[in-house]
Amino acid sequence: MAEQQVGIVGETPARIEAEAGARVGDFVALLKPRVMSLVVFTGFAGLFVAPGHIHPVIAAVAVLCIAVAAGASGAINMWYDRDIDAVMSRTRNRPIPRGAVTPEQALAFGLVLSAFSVMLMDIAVNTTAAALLAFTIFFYVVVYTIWLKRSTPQNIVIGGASGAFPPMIGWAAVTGDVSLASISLFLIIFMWTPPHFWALSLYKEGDYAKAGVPMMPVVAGQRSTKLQMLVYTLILCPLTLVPVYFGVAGWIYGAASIALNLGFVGHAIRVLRSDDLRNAKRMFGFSLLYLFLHFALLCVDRAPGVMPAILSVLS
Ligand code: HEM
Ligand SMILES: CC(C)=CCC/C(C)=C/CC/C(C)=C/COP(=O)(O)OP(=O)(O)O
Repeated sequence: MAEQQVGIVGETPARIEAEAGARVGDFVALLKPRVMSLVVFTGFAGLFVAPGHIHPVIAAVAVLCIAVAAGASGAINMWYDRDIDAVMSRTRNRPIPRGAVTPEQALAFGLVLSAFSVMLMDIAVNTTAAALLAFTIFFYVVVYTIWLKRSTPQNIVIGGASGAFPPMIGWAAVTGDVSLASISLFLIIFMWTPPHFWALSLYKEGDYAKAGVPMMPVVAGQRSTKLQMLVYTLILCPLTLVPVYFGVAGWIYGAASIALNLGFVGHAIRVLRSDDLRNAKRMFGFSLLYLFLHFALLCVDRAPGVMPAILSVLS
């Protein structure tokens, strides 16, 4: 795999600077905290809406494990992608290309945190949640980052599964199993990922072309990417209502979901019909709000049932 990488950087003056001392902030940046905050929130929501009881302290440990694992896999991703990250304007200031952290430090940091999060999940929560967590790290690092990202424009369609597992992990932390209802939460994020990411890659296409990463707009062109975004968005709309069918969500979620879906389809149509890339930027921003609100509203609908149980355990 290493020969696929384009001219490893950060090995000379940058390495000397890195060895002079990485700061805490540089290691925090390796965890991709902004992207991972929403990933962790979806994991929390899966835990919150799952049927059954979990002690609040164990719940907090489970969410911590998801957060540590998500960050750790981000650090390993930055270790592997250090060559292309140095080429793209969006990523060239990351700790490794900037020379603040050596590749070896980033890899060791990611591996140790990954092992820690899986072991803690297994010991403190349960083996199903730990196994799902380990599989998610494997999927993001090996299947997406090392295998698919540089080899096919379908990279994020398949690799996107890694970002869709956290609600299933949160759910399994409570129930100890996988169910159709938790798979319905997985499917929402799975179908959401292509419009989310391709919206960004439409206006960052130059970056990916420069780095030789075969993202959809680079390979298939803007028109085909925009059409595919609309198709995935249309498939996503009915899927967001499946949790209502399973009783995981109620009418507040259902009503808001319909409104959010109308908004998302509107964005996809606007992106398709215009050459103004500001529309793609707006759709990317809306995609974040869309996913956050769906998972926040799942929690709102479940809160009346869950809060008394939490309070009774705490009192
Ligand atoms: C394979 C799937 C995915 C890919 C390839 C992808 C890619 C990206 C990229 C390249 C960015 C820009 C980050 C930056 O500016 O450095 C981004 C932003 C973001 N992504 Fe995704 N993403 C994926 C899945 C997800 C998932 C599953 C979530 C959450 C559940 C998520 C949440 C976010 C958030 C919150 C941001 C904004 C970060 C910021 O404001 O800096 N992404 N995504
Ligand atoms: C619990 C657990 C292990 C969760 C993992 C979460 C996960 C797989 C999130 C995927 C989202 C993500 C950061 C994509 C970035 O793609 P990229 O790496 O191509 O983006 P980049 O170009 O910004 O590096």
